[in-house]
Amino acid sequence: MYQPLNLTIGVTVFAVGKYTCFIRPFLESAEKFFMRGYQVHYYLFTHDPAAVPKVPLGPGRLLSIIPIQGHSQWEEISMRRMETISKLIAKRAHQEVDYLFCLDVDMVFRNPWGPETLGDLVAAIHPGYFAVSRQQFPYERRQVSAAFVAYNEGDFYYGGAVFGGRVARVYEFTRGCHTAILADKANGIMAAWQEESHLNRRFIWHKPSTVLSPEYLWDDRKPQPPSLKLIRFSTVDKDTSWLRS
Ligand SMILES: CC(=O)N[C@H]1[C@@H](OP(=O)(O)OP(=O)(O)OC[C@H]2O[C@@H](n3ccc(=O)[nH]c3=O)[C@H](O)[C@@H]2O)O[C@H](CO)[C@H](O)[C@@H]1O
Ligand SMILES: [Mn+2]
Repeated sequence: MYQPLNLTIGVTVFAVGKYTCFIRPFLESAEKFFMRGYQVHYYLFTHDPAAVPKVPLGPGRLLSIIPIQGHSQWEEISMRRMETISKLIAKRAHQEVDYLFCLDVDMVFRNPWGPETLGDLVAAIHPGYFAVSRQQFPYERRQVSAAFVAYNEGDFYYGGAVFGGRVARVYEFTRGCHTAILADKANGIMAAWQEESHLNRRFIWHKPSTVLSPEYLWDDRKPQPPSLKLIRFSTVDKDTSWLRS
């Protein structure tokens, strides 16, 4: 007989500086669409816990607010996530969740995101590159970078805004990306698309077991192509220069 799975799904999300304005729409839409019927544990990292709005959560759903230090450079905030997530897993999340998704905060859920997304190691195709050939993928092309990808390598270009998997696999993954970011730093290099470049490098050596279509990582600033029937999770149209100032 069918046994409902007793799984807890973790979500990490970061809101530093002006990005706290995205917390409410992110959480409200996640409560409506993300993993309904499962236990969900949000780990929200912010420099300003007082700015976190009170969003009512459904039964079995939990929010942990974790204070972190801010950084003046947005690239640094974005890249540091790999290190912070790996430390969170080592410290507590390995005991608290079965699967973990690591998501950008400047996004909203618009349609259901369910257990079809669960896998050992999960990546999502970047909405800007599903229709181009791999020579055009914006991988890091400088050989001195730990994120270097040669022109004859790579299957898909994945987005840095969505990845996940079994919590132990996400630990290895984020540790590996963080180590590569540190290696670049020691050489005074920042990869073309920051941690997204390192994520793409690592997914070539450690292939994801589940690849999510752009339904799961869309961008509201792009027109919806007819082939895309459903948008489940999408970047909101945002004022980047204001946010990063
Ligand atoms: C279309 C595009 O250009 N995409 C790139 C851009 O994504 P995005 O423009 O989506 O990056 P972003 O501004 O959403 O930053 C990533 C995430 O870091 C957090 N955050 C960032 C800055 C900040 O001041 N406060 C804060 O909390 C927040 O959770 C945010 O969602 O940048 C990323 C940087 O790694 C990748 O290179 C992406 O490819
Ligand atoms: Mn984003």
